[in-house]
Amino acid sequence: MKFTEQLWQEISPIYSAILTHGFVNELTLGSLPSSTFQYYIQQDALYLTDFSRALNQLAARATTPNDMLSFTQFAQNAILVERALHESYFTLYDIQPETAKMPACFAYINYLLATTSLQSVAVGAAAVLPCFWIYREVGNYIHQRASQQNPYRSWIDTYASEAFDQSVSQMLALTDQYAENASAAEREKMRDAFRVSSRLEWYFWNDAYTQNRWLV
Ligand SMILES: Cc1ncc(CO)c(N)n1
Ligand SMILES: Cc1ncsc1CCO
Repeated sequence: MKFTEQLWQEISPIYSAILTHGFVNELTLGSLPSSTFQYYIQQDALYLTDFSRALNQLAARATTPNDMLSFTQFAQNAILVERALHESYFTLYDIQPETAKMPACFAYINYLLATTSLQSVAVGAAAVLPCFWIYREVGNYIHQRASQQNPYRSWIDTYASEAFDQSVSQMLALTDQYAENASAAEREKMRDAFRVSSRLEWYFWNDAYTQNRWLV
């Protein structure tokens, strides 16, 4: 079994919890309140900017030109996706840009930046992998069920697209390659990082769904 297949098996309960979450369910039906989607998209604009930084960090630290190129391309795409998707929704719903990261976004971004800066590139790669992989799977899951009139159609189409799928496959191959060259202890850290980020993906949606704010 591929290393990444093992990773996916290990987050199976987390992935199930994501698929059955109210946010994903209502996004699929198109009934998600626009205020909920607004919170999500404001936080996601902040997320994607720093996610791009985390990918650039991996690009700077990667050892082969091929890997550097992959990571810089992902980093660039994250900014481009942020612009395309968010500018259209920001205009559509007259959303003001937010500057404050709410708890899940704050936790997730800081975790990604710390991990891609201070851990090995292999562990950093495992930490960013859920952002690719979970979004592709959730995107496809929703795409199969959502109607053409769904107001969140362009969000859905982005993550169910051929281009996104290619990036995800490339990132999966990279991760398997890092795992092959890693020690058993290093692979253990990779598994932990993948699980932590997967859990934070659930929290990111849950914060939007509950409009979570700092209590103090
Ligand atoms: C929180 C989050 N994770 C992953 C992605 C995929 O890019 C995203 N846009 N937002
Ligand atoms: C994972 C990811 N999310 C938005 S863009 C991007 C990189 C795709 O190349």
